[in-house]
Amino acid sequence: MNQSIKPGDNPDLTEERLSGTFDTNSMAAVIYGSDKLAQRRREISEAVSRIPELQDSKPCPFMTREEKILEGSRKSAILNRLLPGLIDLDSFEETVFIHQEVIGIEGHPLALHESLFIPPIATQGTDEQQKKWLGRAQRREIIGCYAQTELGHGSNLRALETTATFDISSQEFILNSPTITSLKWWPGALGKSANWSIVIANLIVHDKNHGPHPFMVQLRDEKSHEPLPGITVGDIGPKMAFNGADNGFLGFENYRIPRENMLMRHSKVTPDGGYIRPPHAKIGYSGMVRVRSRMAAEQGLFLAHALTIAVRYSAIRRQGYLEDRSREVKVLDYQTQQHRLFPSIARAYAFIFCGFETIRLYDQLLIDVQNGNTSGMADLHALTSGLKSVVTHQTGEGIEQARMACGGHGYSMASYISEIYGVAIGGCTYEGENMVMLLQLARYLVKSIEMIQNGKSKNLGPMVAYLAANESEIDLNLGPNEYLKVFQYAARSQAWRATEKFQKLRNSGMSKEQAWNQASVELTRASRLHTRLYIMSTFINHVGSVVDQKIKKVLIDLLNVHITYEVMDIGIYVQGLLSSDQMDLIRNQLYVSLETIRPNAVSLVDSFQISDMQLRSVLGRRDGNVYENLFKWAKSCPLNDKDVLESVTKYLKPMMDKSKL
Ligand SMILES: CCCCCCCCCCCCCCCCCCCCCCCC(=O)SCCNC(=O)CCNC(=O)[C@H](O)C(C)(C)COP(=O)(O)OP(=O)(O)OC[C@H]1O[C@@H](n2cnc3c(N)ncnc32)[C@H](O)[C@@H]1OP(=O)(O)O
Ligand SMILES: Cc1cc2nc3c(=O)[nH]c(=O)nc-3n(C[C@H](O)[C@H](O)[C@H](O)COP(=O)(O)OP(=O)(O)OC[C@H]3O[C@@H](n4cnc5c(N)ncnc54)[C@H](O)[C@@H]3O)c2cc1C
Repeated sequence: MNQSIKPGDNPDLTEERLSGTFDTNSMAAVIYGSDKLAQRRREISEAVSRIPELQDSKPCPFMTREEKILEGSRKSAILNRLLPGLIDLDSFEETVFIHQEVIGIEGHPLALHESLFIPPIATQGTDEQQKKWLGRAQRREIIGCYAQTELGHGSNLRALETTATFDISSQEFILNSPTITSLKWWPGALGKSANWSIVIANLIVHDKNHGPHPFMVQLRDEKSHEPLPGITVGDIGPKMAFNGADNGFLGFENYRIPRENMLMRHSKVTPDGGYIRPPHAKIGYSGMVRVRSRMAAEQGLFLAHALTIAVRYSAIRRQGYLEDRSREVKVLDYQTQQHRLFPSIARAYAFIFCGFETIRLYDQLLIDVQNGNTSGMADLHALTSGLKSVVTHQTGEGIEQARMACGGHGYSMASYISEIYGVAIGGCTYEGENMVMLLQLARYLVKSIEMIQNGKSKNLGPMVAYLAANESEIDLNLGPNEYLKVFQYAARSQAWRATEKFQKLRNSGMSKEQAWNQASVELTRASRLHTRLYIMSTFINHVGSVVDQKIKKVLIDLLNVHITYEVMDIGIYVQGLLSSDQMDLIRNQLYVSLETIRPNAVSLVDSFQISDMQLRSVLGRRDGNVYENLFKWAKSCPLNDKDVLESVTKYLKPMMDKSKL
């Protein structure tokens, strides 16, 4: 049964919930990977709803940027006091969840503290360094950020300019920002809130540059919060979204930190100026891989937010007629609306399932690396590079379709979808710009094909083994695995096409870099198809592992939406494989699958169990009582505090009066 049904709800939504064929709590357990986590999310939402001081002081769209930062800080401080009684402090998921519930998605001063500041200390700091800083950070006696990107360089880490030069005589590193372009730029919470930072700077010992390394750097006085001498720091100004966060700039002028402040679990500088290399050249990049490994789940949830709003609203919005001319139809009954929304529901589920998988893979890799085995780093880097790129892009597309699916009210901030969109598409840029990351995956694909060409197919990892297969005929009546083969065909032929283009250009005498650049559009296409194949196969495997038969049935229906939509979407890449009759068959299967999933649409989004507080959307309210609340929302807009504004008395009225003369 749908657990969201309550008396007083909009009857159209109740009707939808009654038509659902499965238990939404059971589905939530599948979405969040365990009944325990799903249950904890509900309990935390419930507990938070009973604490008046944690409620929004007014709707976020009515707040200025300063008010958003103040509100985020106010709630962070209260949460820090209340957290021990509300969540399991050792659970990262519960910590992230409660902050999002209470503060929302627009950012807050501690957003990066948990995800980018603490993890590098925990994974790249020595035991002594962890002893010194980890407890303080976890107790929030200090607030941290992650300062890597510079005004002039973000994607190309090799060109970072900030230097940390070792001074043997004082046993200190001297930090400098030698140029305007070397100013750190963008780090979240740096602008006004953080007093410490992980700073990525080029390590220079005996005039030799060893490249970017992480340093633990105090930025502000712990008593006065004033910037320390030698530090220039401030906020970079308003952004497209995330305006509850104070992204900042940072410059150093001969700023000294002790030798012990370089994070030295992997690379080391000895007191006499010796440099000990890390076990893998890119181990310092592992904090980024950690964040990327979580992005599929995070983005899937952003998409889930937008879809919860759009699907619920589509069930109460009546517009136009089908057969019955006596009553307007729910817009959710239009095939175009279903085609706009249901494939995105399937993607949101798929992204979350993939996200759980990559979080698990990262956790395993972390254990391996701590035990000295770095062999899995390249695979996970390639996978998460592609996944963050495809998922962020498709999430952005899905959210924007959800907004348009809500018509005019979708454009109002009362829907909150535009804010979700702005926040989510930040992910196309942060943690590695999408094209740049697709090209990282492409390197891996090209290398894999070169292995096949050199007769070493046996050495291919399981994720790229399909590149060596030779599929030329498909029987489409067999279900998901046949669709997977279609996708493998598309991904494989594009990967070979792109690689051969690159090789041809190389053989024509072009430099490696130029040849790569001229093949790069084809290469990024190969990366996208490879990643979409991974998403599809993870979805199929996940559904296969579900035990509850009612849940499995509806997930198979959703999977059918996914596989037919995805194959139609890449039609151009499978022209050599599928006849036009087969394409027509798939198209029809897609339309049938939209109808099949229709009675469960509301229950599928209810199963994300995103509370009204977290959703912050008038359109997406659980009870579906949208119109009266839209009117209330509009009346509470600060512009309506007075009937006659100064803009009228000062300018418009005199203008109109003058025109009358
Ligand atoms: C269970 C939980 C579920 C629920 C989850 C929680 C849900 C809760 C709801 C969601 C609410 C949460 C709200 C979240 C809100 C989000 C907050 C916002 C956060 C914003 C954070 C932003 C932070 C940042 O952006 S930090 C800065 C990031 N910067 C970058 O990413 C820079 C990108 N550039 C690079 O990484 C490098 O420069 C790179 C990789 C492009 C190139 O590097 P380099 O030049 O050194 O290498 P190459 O020459 O290209 O390659 C050489 C070789 O190395 C290999 N390689 C590169 N990187 C790695 C690596 N990391 N690991 C392994 N190997 C690597 C590369 O492949 C090459 O190999 P070859 O074999 O030679 O090909
Ligand atoms: C909301 C938000 C939060 C952020 N938070 C942080 C933070 O906490 N800490 C931090 O350090 N940074 C942070 N960043 C910075 C972020 O990591 C960088 O902006 C990102 O890595 C992209 O780098 P860039 O800005 O240099 O883009 P650029 O590299 O300048 O990209 C511009 C264009 O050039 C293209 N391009 C660049 N290189 C190549 C290439 N090799 N091949 C092909 N095309 C290329 C890109 O595809 C893009 O189209 C944040 C950014 C945002 C938007």
